[in-house]
Amino acid sequence: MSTPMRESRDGGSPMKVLVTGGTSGLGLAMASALAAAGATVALTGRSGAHAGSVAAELPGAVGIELDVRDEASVARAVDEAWSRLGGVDMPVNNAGIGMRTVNPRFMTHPQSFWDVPVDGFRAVIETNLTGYFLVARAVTPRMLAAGGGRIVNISVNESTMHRAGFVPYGPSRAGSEALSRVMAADLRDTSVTVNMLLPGGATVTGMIPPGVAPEDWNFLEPAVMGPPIVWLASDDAAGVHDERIVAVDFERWLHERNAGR
Ligand SMILES: NC(=O)c1ccc[n+]([C@@H]2O[C@H](COP(=O)([O-])OP(=O)(O)OC[C@H]3O[C@@H](n4cnc5c(N)ncnc54)[C@H](O)[C@@H]3O)[C@@H](O)[C@H]2O)c1
Ligand SMILES: O=C(O)[C@H](O)[C@@H](O)[C@H](O)[C@H](O)CO
Repeated sequence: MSTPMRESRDGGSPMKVLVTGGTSGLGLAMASALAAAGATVALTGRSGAHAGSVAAELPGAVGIELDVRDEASVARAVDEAWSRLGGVDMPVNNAGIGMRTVNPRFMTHPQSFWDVPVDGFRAVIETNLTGYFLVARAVTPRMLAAGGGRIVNISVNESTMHRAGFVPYGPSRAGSEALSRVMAADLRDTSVTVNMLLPGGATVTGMIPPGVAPEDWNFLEPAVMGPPIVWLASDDAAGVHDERIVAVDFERWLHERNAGR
């Protein structure tokens, strides 16, 4: 990207970013793009050792153990991020579990909501909605005290496009979008911004069952998340608040936004 990576408030050090679920898929693609653009990245995973080995491949990155369902784990991880990075300017809520959790054949054999196992429903809500809340709840007071920050919540098409067979994934991400909007309202006129970013289509990651490629699913590569997440960390995005940015339409979105300013 042409826009320079925003500098942290401590006088010239790189932007400090924490990406949950950063060891694979969209999280790893964003962590890689941010590290390549000069950010200091903490990528987290449920296994600290695995997160450390993935981080070792990225310039300046560190790996941290974090289970987003567990409040104590979130608190430990946030403490560790603050001590190892010297703070966090941009937490990226990305960790999640998808439809495979309740229906491994969801792309070809949609399951009606009454057949969804209750424990699977609870697991998806706990990870995808409660997890975003726990991380944001832990980092926001620290970012406010430090003078600012930018929360990014990763979202999905199914949060607004209510397809058959997408319980509980669609409702979990509709919930995390509503959470983003309310967080943005709570944080309006503060130094912390909240935005959503989504790829704009099914993306080839662990969420997609192997060997599935129906013609009506236009698969994207995780790399589509690189330009918009790097832009969200740049000076140009400092005042951007309460936006829902779709990665495949990002260039057009940016053009229209700049034209409207
Ligand atoms: N793949 C898609 O089609 C697609 C499309 C739009 C949005 N998304 C969103 O992208 C995000 C990342 O998903 P992905 O597609 O990269 O899949 P993925 O399975 O590759 O990545 C999800 C990551 O979250 C981690 N995770 C799961 N449960 C966790 C927990 N309790 N604590 C901490 N980490 C946990 C996993 O270990 C994994 O690294 C999700 O929020 C998903 O809703 C995915
Ligand atoms: O349009 C979208 O955003 C995608 O369809 C995703 O939501 C995937 O289908 C999901 O990750 C599978 O669990």
